[in-house]
Amino acid sequence: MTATPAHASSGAAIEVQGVARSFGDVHAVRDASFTAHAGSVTALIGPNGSGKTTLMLVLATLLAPDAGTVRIAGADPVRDARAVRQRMGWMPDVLGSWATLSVRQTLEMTGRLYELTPVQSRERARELIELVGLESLADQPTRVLSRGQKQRLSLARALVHRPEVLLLDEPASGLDPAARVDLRVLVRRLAAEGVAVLVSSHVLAELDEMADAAVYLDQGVTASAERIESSRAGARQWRIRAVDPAALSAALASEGFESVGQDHLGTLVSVASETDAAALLARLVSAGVAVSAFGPAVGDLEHTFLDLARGERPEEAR
Ligand SMILES: Nc1ncnc2c1ncn2[C@@H]1O[C@H](COP(=O)(O)OP(=O)(O)OP(=O)(O)O)[C@@H](O)[C@H]1O
Repeated sequence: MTATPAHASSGAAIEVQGVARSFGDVHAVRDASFTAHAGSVTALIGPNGSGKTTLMLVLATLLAPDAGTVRIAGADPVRDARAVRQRMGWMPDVLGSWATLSVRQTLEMTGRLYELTPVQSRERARELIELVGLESLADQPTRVLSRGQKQRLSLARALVHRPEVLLLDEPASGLDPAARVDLRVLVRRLAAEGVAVLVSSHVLAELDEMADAAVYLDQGVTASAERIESSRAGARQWRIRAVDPAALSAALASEGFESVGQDHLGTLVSVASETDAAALLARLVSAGVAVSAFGPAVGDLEHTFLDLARGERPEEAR
């Protein structure tokens, strides 16, 4: 099957400028600005309670912002919710489903709600059931689905009308490792076909493998490009493993590197840049250390996220 969106386009597919949304005294989103592009996967990253779901709900036309502007594929979710819903697919963090309908009926019904004909709805449901691997459960009522199976149905439902913008809130939660790989492959394929995907997850390593760009949200505020760049560029920990750990420690000491930690996977050292890391590896190998693993201790997104979070704290707490 094809997942090609009905309105594939290039350029900014999601534009968010100065968005705020409060619930009484709780300022869930205070000042969010970012752009996400067609054909790319953008990660939405932030600690618990930072406003990710609230922001997604605003983009999905389900919450009106108190301030700021949003455009989804050029349309305004406040003034023209219908146009946005025609072009945007939304996978919520928890699927609300019709418990007595089967998987197939759920997708057919969704197709009808998106104004597909009965024949189109049936055909689309069949394609999507295959796409997300729910064939064996297609005629079971949705109440029997496990959490991970519900996630697959939720994703299928978001794709019924071939949206050009896809909002995924914690799509991998509840998925087993094989299903996570399938999700990643599918998301990349949709992006390759021109869809703009915005995806939130707590599993940053997973986003690292999926996302082309990232938006960091903390206490309802998106981090500026300058702050992200300076966090990305900061020194980071690299993990080194050697056949003989004592020889590695001695070589590091003679290089003037102090180990900043040790875990079950190896020795951690702080290295200023990728170039310095490459030079260190070359020197260790030429000093005769049998290095069996060498790489950043955490992925790019996690490093930046942790550095930004540290930057928020008062000096004495760092
Ligand atoms: N309907 C609501 N009424 C009152 N407060 C709310 C409501 N929805 C969200 N909040 C509050 O707004 C803040 C942001 O919540 P939100 O769910 O957007 O965060 P999140 O980043 O998605 O969190 P998580 O990572 O835990 O899912 C939290 O303090 C939350 O308690």
